[in-house]
Amino acid sequence: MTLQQEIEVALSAAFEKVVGEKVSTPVVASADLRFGDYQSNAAMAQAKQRRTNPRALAQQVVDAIELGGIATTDIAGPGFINFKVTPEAFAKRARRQLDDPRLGVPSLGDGRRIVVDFSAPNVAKPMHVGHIRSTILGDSLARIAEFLGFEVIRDNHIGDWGTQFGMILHGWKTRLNHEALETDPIVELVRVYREVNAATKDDPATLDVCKAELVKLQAGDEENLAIWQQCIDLSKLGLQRIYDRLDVKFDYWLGESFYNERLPGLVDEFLEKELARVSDGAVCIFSSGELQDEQDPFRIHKEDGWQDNPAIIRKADGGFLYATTDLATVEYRIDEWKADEVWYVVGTPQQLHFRQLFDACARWGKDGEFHHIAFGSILGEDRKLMKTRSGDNVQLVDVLEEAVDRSAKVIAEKNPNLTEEEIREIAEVVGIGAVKFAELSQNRLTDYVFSWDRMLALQGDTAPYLQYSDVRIRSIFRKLDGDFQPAELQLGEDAEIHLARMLIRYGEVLPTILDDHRPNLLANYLLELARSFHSFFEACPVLKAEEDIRSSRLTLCALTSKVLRHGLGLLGIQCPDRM
Ligand SMILES: NC(=[NH2+])NCCC[C@H](N)C(=O)O
Repeated sequence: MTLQQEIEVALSAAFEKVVGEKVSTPVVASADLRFGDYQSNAAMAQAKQRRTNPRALAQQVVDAIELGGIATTDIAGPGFINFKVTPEAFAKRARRQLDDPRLGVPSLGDGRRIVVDFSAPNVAKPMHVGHIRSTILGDSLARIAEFLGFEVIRDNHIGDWGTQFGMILHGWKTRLNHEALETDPIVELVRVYREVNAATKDDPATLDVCKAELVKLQAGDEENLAIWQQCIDLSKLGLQRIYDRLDVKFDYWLGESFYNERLPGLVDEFLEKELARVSDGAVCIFSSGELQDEQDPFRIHKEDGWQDNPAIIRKADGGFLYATTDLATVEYRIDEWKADEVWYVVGTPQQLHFRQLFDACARWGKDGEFHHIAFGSILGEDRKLMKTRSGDNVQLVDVLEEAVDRSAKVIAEKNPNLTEEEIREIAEVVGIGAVKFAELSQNRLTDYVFSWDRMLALQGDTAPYLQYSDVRIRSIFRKLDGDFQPAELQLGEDAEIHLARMLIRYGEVLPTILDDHRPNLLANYLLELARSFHSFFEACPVLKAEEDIRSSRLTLCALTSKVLRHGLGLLGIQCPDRM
């Protein structure tokens, strides 16, 4: 149990004694330490229901509560109950946390199975900033859910079966540079795609050729299928290189093409079950009629009022769509994988698609908890959508390269004694960490401004700041003569108590991330922890302290490093030994 839970249990028991029944008694960490470490407004809520005086009720509860010495109480304002945790209780818990492999974090998952659908770039199209966000957010959420005891399946639903293949096939046959393909397949495929795409704009005949190539592919033409397969294999290799560098893993890569065979039967099933009907030759899912227009994803407001906004699952020409594939994907995840939840980490522009998908799945009887974990855009420093100088979308590889180059410069300046190779190695961890943290410390729904200087700053809300904090702690241990033995904690100074308080909050903060899928709560917690550490380190000498105090402070240092590294690990960020 976390300290917060322990206090809640004691409070609940006290209320039961006083009011004679079990009632809800939420306890939260106080935002302002003048009101203690934890706080509850349960007395006010209960007094309102019972039409009694809230302060008097709070007093009765406080008289009855048995906290076993972990905290003292007082009553504030209209009837808040404040809890001030004793330094001894903090000390005991922080000491225990150091030896606990779970670092005081409860396990909540109970074997619940979650499919996390993230990254999902489109083959032969560049991986752009939207995919960066999805990759980094999805990876971190998967790590957090897994650590919290959920069974996580990471699935990369790549776009490997789209209309783009008409153009790629035509380009492959007419303008492929085989040497370039060997060196960097993704770049070459994207070049070919772009060129053909541009050519179709000026020349309708080229577009017709591309369409014909696509039709042949869909009809199972051997040559085209073989080229398509090569494109997929090459793209996967290229993508895998990026994922390795990012330390991102997938259990499956079931792309869109995996579901092709299922699509005709699925549309028939929807027609038979009257979940869809034919309209103008196309098969469409319409509103169930059960929702208010405002809430109904199958209704849309236009000038002349509310109109139908169906999801097409088979076009009049027989072609299937993104929505059809996603229905088949849900079926597979729920029926084959027995998933309890599916999380889609995909940008805000696809919101309507997912609302329609979830509503259709509910009517179809695919029972699961579905979440669209949406995110905003990344803006350049001019506050417009981030583009390269030539006006293209910025590619992930280029972002990583530049982050690492810039970090290398900073590290070389600070550490003139390191070799080129050592600098590269550290810069890789720092640069990539900086990019990830810049993403993860934001509220995912806001558009965030991408700023190199800000994300790489050693003093700021950045990964390098956190990594540097850890490096500083580890250098203390390097200066130590002899082994370090963890000791009982003696928390005398305010800065020590505050640091211990932050450390034990780890187990309380992590579970809250899943309430709304917000890794930024962890990022912000780690920043606060590092700041508490620096205040402690300024106020309290460690190596120069008297023996007992010295071991106690070293123990606090060791625990801080452990929690920092673990928390960064859940964000997918590593720590260098030096920097
Ligand atoms: N099941 C899904 N729809 N996952 C997301 C796929 C994202 C899509 N490939 C895109 O780049 O926009």
